[in-house]
Amino acid sequence: MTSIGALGENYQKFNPRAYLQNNYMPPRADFSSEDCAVPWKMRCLAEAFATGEIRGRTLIDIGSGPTIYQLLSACDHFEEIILTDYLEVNRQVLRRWLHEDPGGFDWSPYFKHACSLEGKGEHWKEKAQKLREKVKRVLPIDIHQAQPLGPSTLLEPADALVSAFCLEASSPDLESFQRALANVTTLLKPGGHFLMIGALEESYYLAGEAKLQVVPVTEADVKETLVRSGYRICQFRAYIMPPSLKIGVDDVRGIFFVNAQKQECQ
Ligand SMILES: Nc1ncnc2c1ncn2[C@@H]1O[C@@H](CSCCNC[C@@H]2Cc3ccc([N+](=O)[O-])cc3CN2)[C@@H](O)[C@H]1O
Repeated sequence: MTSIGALGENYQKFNPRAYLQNNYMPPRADFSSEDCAVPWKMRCLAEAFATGEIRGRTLIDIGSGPTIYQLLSACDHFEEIILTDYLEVNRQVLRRWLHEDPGGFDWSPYFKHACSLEGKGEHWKEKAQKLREKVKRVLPIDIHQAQPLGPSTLLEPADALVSAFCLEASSPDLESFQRALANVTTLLKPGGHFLMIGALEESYYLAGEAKLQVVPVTEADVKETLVRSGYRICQFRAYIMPPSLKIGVDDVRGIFFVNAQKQECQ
């Protein structure tokens, strides 16, 4: 039985470049096909933010990893975006993008796709510049701590949370997944929205030398965990991985997108 500590130790071998190659390049990131996994995730996010109901001063991205695609449609709706991850290697990758360091991952196809989805005629370089201006901090996080950002962060609860593939990939079992959700919920204002994307029924994934254990969660597990943590499920969407996208980097069966609102009185 893997413990939280053992899981964290295994993350020391996590290779961000391999992880990006596995999940954020074709075939999983093929923008010519709407049915592909990455365009589906981006469409879920773009449509949620297009309602105008999810907005405010601050948004925290829980477990950003080495990716920023999950924030592209958020940046028009918040003044300050805070990125977080457990690993310094991932925080470094994020900082390199923020500083426009050469040799980083090319997110331009993602920015172009987001601009096309949003249909505002925005140039992708404009959106990239806007996101860089909005991202104010890149912080360490541990979702298994009661205060995931640590006691010293003078951070008031955020107006919204986003998280992509973090909770299930950081929890050895369902109970720790549920506790982790309760922990991160302390970072969100009552009435705030949590947009979560995650893997359905995945038990492992590869990131270079690292083979990381994932707690397999079903749609029912995710919904029940959110409701027990005091959320109202506003929208739940599921994507079934087609055989063509089962490329040996994990055993994920599908992807979920959920828009959940933290209830005022708990
Ligand atoms: N204790 C912790 N607290 C916070 N974050 C933590 C903690 N431990 C690890 N982390 C942090 O969580 C990690 C997040 S990356 C998790 C990857 N999840 C699996 C992967 C994802 C994926 C992506 C795309 C597609 N697709 O088809 O498009 C499919 C799939 C399915 N497989 C990593 O950043 C680590 O650094």
